[in-house]
Amino acid sequence: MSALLDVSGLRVALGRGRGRTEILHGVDLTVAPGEIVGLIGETGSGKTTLARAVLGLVPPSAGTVAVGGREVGGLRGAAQRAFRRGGAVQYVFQDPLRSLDPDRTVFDTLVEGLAVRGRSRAELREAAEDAARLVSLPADLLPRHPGELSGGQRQRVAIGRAIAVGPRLLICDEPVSALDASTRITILELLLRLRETRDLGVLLITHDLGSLGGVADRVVVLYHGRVVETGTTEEIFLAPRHPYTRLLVTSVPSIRDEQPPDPAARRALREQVRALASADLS
Ligand SMILES: Nc1ncnc2c1ncn2[C@@H]1O[C@H](COP(=O)(O)OP(=O)(O)OP(=O)(O)O)[C@@H](O)[C@H]1O
Repeated sequence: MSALLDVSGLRVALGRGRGRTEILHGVDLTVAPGEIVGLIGETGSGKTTLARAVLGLVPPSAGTVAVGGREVGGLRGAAQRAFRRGGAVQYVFQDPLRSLDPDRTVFDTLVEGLAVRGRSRAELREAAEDAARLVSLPADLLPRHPGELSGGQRQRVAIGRAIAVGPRLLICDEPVSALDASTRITILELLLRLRETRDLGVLLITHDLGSLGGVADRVVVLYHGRVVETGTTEEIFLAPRHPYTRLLVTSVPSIRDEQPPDPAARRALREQVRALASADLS
């Protein structure tokens, strides 16, 4: 299957003048249609920078970003705006309360990306109802405002808004970390359903490996701006190769409890990861 998202040798530097630092040091990553890829890494590893590069918000200093076979990393000006308006890639933020306009009803939010395309009110109502159905939001919530919804309902609105414009790739940045455990499961199930019904590719960004189990087909491990390991979720969970990945795996309670790690082995792993981190900083 050809890649929907193909990131190759991506380097991104941020900051100005002497403060300019390379954040991504040659990242390779693919997402196929209908595939959920987990992107995991600790805070500051460059996950959001990678997402921003895919959205065309930060330019690569080297490497390529292709969506549906089309190079989008180097787009500028009108071509870049047209790519963003086209809606092929949509972004869902961690905190829906901050990403949703508090003064906008659920209805208006769901059709936000469509309204500018000059549709009739009847078409918009149909689109809003379709989007609400897709993300299992009851129609009686359409006139409400974000402040009147639960955290899970807000995240459904944010996902519904993204889906309404018909994206091929959804980038979800920590979509469940602000939610309680049972709501997390329903949102992750929603992503699973959407990838099946819509053949949607999903890049699921998280620092919590546990939330990827049962959802991601593959996992990409980012460490200090480099991909240190890629594998199927099963490979990553059962046979992690890189010390950082092994540390992540032993930190997931459900895995840890099945195979209690030897405390000495765990300490040794921490030491290895610490040594790697200081090597990177020097
Ligand atoms: N505009 C900027 N200028 C300079 N450095 C930046 C800028 N934005 C981010 N950085 C740095 O880039 C690095 C990666 O940040 P990024 O937000 O991509 O990490 P992350 O993995 O998404 O972290 P988190 O999980 O905390 O969101 C960090 O060290 C950050 O301080």
